[in-house]
Amino acid sequence: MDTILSIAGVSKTYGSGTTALSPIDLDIAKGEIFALLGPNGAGKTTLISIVCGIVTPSSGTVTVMGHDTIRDYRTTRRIVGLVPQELSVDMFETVLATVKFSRRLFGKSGHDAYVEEVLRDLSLWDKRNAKIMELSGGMKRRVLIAKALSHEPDILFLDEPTAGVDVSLRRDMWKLIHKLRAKGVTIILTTHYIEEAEEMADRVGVIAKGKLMLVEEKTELMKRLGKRQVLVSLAEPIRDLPPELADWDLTLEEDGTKLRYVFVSEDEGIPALLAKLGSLGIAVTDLETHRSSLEDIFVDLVSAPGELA
Ligand SMILES: Nc1ncnc2c1ncn2[C@@H]1O[C@H](COP(=O)(O)OP(=O)(O)OP(=O)(O)O)[C@@H](O)[C@H]1O
Repeated sequence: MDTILSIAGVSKTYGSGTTALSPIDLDIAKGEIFALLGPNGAGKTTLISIVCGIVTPSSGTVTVMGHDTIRDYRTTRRIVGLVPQELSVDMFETVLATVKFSRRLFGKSGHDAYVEEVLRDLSLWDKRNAKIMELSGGMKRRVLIAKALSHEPDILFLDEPTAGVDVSLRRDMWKLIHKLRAKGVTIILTTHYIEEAEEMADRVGVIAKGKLMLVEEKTELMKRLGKRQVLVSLAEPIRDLPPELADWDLTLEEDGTKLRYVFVSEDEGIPALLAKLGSLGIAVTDLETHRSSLEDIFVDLVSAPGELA
């Protein structure tokens, strides 16, 4: 793995005594999209803030492209772009001036073509001369993204990028994230929307109560923990499961009118099951399939942490 960001033994206990993070180790590969999932208060923002140098860790080190985020703060801060959860812009400024100002803060000047491209990608170009206060909530959020991208960062952190935005902006955001990745930008996003992680992430990390409970390739995670189910409707109810069906993980439901078959994704037991039912003279009227989503997996993980080991 070509590591761009390395988090080693990072923990955080705030002055109030709240332990927001237990020691966390995590390496992020260059060019990947990593989704950090976790319920409210899990420690996501704290972790991102530590990486961006906004919060000081109680222990551990963070290196960005080999630079320590505390020792080489200026260098590492230039490599990362952060889209915060909350609005932090001058309401009386115009969109264009705000984004150009952010760019200059990082010592970058000129290159108006880049700023124009960013604003166009975010459908903000037509609003470039509007004051921030005149924009809708969704537009303001786009300005935050434009600001974070203004200095051409290699790593972009998006803290809840689509919380409270409408479906069309969410889709636009996803498109933009894919485009940035195609340009080689590494993206780390926190989200409550599992759909978002499912749609975009290469890898998923689940954090709860300050502990990183799991980090895995999304497809592997879904393969490993995802289950499929088939609900077989029977023409006539049956009282008991015939012993011939012992090879399948079946339960009889709804007064014997339905059979539920739970299996892992790779399993190919359905045709054989249907053939067996046919040979036993059990007629089938309908089949309903269900594949567990990342959301099902996430809920299982967060509600039963003891089973993660
Ligand atoms: N500045 C602070 N001082 C004291 N405690 C804090 C501070 N910031 C966060 N915390 C606490 O640290 C814990 C983790 O908070 P954090 O904001 O990192 O979680 P989160 O996963 O980002 O939550 P959310 O999804 O609600 O944004 C919480 O218990 C929170 O109350």
